Amino acid sequence: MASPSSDLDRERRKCTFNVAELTDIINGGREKTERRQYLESLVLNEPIFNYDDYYFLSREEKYSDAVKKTVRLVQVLKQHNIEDPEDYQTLLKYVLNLNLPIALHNSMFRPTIRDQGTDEQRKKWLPLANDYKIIGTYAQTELGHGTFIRGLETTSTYDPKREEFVLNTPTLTATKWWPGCLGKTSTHAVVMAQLYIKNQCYGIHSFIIQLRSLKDHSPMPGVTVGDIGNKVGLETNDNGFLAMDNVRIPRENMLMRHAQVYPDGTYRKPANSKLVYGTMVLLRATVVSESATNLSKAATIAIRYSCVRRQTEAKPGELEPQIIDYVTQQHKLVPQLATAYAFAWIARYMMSTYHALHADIESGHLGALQELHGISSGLKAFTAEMSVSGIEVCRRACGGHGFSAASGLVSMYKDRLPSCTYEGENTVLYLQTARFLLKCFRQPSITPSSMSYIQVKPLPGARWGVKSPEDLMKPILLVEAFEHRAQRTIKSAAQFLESQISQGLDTSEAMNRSGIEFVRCAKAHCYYFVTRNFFQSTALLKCSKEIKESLLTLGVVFALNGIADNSGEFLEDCFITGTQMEFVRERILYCYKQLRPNLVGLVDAFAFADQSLNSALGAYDGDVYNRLYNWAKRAPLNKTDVHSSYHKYLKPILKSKI
Ligand SMILES: CCCCCCCCCCCCCCCCCC(=O)SCCNC(=O)CCNC(=O)[C@H](O)C(C)(C)COP(=O)(O)OP(=O)(O)OC[C@H]1O[C@@H](n2cnc3c(N)ncnc32)[C@H](O)[C@@H]1OP(=O)(O)O
Ligand SMILES: Cc1cc2nc3c(=O)[nH]c(=O)nc-3n(C[C@H](O)[C@H](O)[C@H](O)COP(=O)(O)OP(=O)(O)OC[C@H]3O[C@@H](n4cnc5c(N)ncnc54)[C@H](O)[C@@H]3O)c2cc1C
Repeated sequence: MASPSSDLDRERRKCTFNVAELTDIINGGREKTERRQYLESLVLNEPIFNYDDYYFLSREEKYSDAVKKTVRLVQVLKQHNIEDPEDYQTLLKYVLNLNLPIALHNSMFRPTIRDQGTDEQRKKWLPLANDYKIIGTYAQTELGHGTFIRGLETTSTYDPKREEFVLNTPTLTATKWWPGCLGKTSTHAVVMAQLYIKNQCYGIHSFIIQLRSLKDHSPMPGVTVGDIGNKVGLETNDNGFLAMDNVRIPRENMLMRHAQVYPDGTYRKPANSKLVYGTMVLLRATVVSESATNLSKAATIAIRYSCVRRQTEAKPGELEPQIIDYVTQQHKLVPQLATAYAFAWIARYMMSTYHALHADIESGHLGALQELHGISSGLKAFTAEMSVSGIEVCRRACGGHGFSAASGLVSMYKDRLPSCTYEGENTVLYLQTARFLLKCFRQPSITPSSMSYIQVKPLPGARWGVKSPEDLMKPILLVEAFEHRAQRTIKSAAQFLESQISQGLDTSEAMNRSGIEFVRCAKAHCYYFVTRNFFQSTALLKCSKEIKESLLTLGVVFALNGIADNSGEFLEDCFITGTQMEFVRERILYCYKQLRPNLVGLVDAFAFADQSLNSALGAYDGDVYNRLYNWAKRAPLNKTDVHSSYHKYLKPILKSKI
């Protein structure tokens, strides 16, 4: 058998480009790579951040271990004056291989105070939060409602005599359920509740509540709080429940940047009622980036392993091939790698668009709200869905060892799965994007320039300009195919809705009946958007010819697999012919061959530290079998040669007379 390490060495020698150059591109420049390396150096050398035996821990131990790591992380951040949220996110992405029990503090609690608090409220709460003197969460979802925010039942009733709000959980279904870091960790929460003043309901607003004593962490009077129990993945996180019984907070604890309640109970409504949903939009944009990172990790593990794993001699006595050389294996993994790159590029687009539109919103241009919501909802759903299914493809591609926790892929899959549900269930978010697409379709004046393609009506009888398999290497033709599909499905969703209305259905029923068409057009739009962005961004890169070639070929793989996997949608209006579909399949194979020498280079370029992959299959040196064996030997069941259950149960049976 060939040595696994020499297999990877040989792969690395075959690579046609400079891996470090591509790493800089992925990180966003040389300076960012250096910053990332600096941050990694602060954490990777600390024994406390060792994850070697992590997969053997019980849920409780995992939570406790995560709290220990969190506290050390906070100390490291303070010690080195690291305050930039981008640095924190870099650490989360590349070094800390777990969902921290302060995830919600940094991703939602602080941003909500920043975006929804007045200057005074920011001045009061942010220093405490930034310094981790308090730890917060975002408590919105209830037992009875998650999607339908307007249907939340928690009440916050203003008492003008005492200038206080009184928070209540009036029914069982009003119990807050799911908020991360609520069960055991947080001292405070932003609670979303229906605001009542003098018996009138003014809808959902956000309030800061103290959950636990800062002296001994016990629940505050009127607060019932705990962990919701085991779930799929995210074992380090204490998703929790919360019920409130006449919990009083000062008037100043309502976040009042957009809506205000004055001491006498006078209410001033926000300029737009959706401003209160702002933190969710930020998190949806972040999920795009999380989806990219995790799929990159999964592809790294599965591709390295597939270069090390050998199986089935083709001819007697010959060296068994590396499994990566089976085209069926390439057909599983190369599309995941291509998707990981496409998502890394769209994640950068999403974050910069978020910051630009958020700045517009801050300066009063509220039209940007719906654009940001329209873009981020669909991209969150699209990237979460494809990333989760891609991780599972990578896991299965590792055969039996993909089932071992030591692969790192099992926990990754379980931890990513909820990203299709949290921060807006995916179908619900696709429907939101579809609403925006249809609005743009009907009203050119509100269509952002990034979506102006919607205004071009697809010509009936339009045909794809591809004449040969070689034409499929032309980004313009690939983007054209996705653009056509998106235009056609948006138009057809609009027509479907109109046909329902003309049959006499009221708007909400007509919208419901059009739901499947809506989701279809939202997905088609997202595929188009990601493909176009990938080719546009890659074309602008200043890099070696070899890197550009590899990236463009990955883009072609992403696009062609999108066409092949959704062939019905391209064939049904005869935009693509059966012959062109054959070209597509032929070119996919051609691209796999082109990319084959560079597959390890393309995953090495993500530059994940072994610790962050925490995978016996995907470590840089490829020493798979030693790692698996040594890991299994450390399993708790192997602590003794004879397990206690032998003495308790087996022995009596084995020793009994027949
Ligand atoms: C320091 C930083 C460090 C960062 C580190 C980052 C580290 C990451 C770590 C990650 C850890 C993550 C842990 C997971 C956290 C999960 C947290 C949650 O799930 S939290 C819980 C998450 N929960 C969810 O996500 C719940 C999902 N549900 C919802 O969002 C809403 O209820 C809804 C959108 C479905 C409907 O809303 P509804 O009020 O009923 O609205 P209508 O239907 O009546 O439509 C009226 C009009 O409004 C429009 N519009 C709507 N929204 C927006 C918006 N945001 N804007 C603009 N417009 C909006 C809508 O399109 C429509 O327009 P039109 O067509 O009329 O023109
Ligand atoms: C791991 C995890 C962490 C979470 N963290 C937090 C947190 O920190 N804070 C917080 O407040 N919440 C949190 N949540 C809650 C999460 O945001 C909600 O679960 C999510 O928004 C989905 O809402 P739901 O559970 O009510 O699903 P439901 O809305 O009940 O969805 C069930 C099904 O109904 C469908 N459906 C619902 N409404 C519609 C509609 N209008 N049209 C068509 N189909 C529809 C959905 O597509 C889905 O198939 C978390 C959830 C999870 C799993």
